[in-house]
Amino acid sequence: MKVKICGIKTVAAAHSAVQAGADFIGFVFAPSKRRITPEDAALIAHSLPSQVKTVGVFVNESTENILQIASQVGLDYIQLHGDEPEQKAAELPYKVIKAFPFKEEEINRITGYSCDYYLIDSPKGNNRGGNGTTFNWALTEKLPVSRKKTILAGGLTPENIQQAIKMVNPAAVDVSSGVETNGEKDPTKIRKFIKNAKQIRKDEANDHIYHA
Ligand SMILES: O=C(O)c1ccccc1N[C@@H]1O[C@H](COP(=O)(O)O)[C@@H](O)[C@H]1O
Repeated sequence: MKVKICGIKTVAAAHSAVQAGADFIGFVFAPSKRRITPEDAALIAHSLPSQVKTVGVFVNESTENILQIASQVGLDYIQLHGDEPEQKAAELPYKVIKAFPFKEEEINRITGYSCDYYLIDSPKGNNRGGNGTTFNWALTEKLPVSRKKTILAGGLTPENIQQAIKMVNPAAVDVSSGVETNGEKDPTKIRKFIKNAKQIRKDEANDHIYHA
């Protein structure tokens, strides 16, 4: 199970995540209390081992700005967390994670997107992401894409992550709010989250779902 720790703003938080076994480090370049400047993100990115992949989170940003920031920071992945159309995801010369708020009635539209990962987030909350809210994981049985390309997000915590993985069986999980205390990344919660996520065996996860 791969783990993405999102909303990283400091070298210390990034290194806590890496030491605990994080596979992806996420930087938010959209309006958010977790927003980071490209300059600070570049400093952190350059201090990471190469096997840890960096992800830039954008919401309805222009392609020009995305490309400028991606190059400045040296991003590995672009996460599109807004209403970006299919063409935008397809034209970026980077690996792309496209986020979708999980709405049962709209879920088939995600098959129109060509991307490296489909990130399924909660539709609940006041912001475009990072709301710390969950949704009904059982409904993901109807997801029309391979679990091998699915990232689960939305209100995940060290306490609920094992149940979430068992029900959804994604390739990776993504967390921001659930590993924070008083608005700052908490090394103890990060360690617990990653340990719990990586502990689940493949055969414990729901295998009555689409793996193709
Ligand atoms: O983390 C943010 O502040 C954020 C802002 C704008 C878009 C996406 C954001 N984060 C992503 O939101 C989900 C869920 O986060 P949470 O664990 O529920 O807090 C996750 O994919 C983050 O990458």
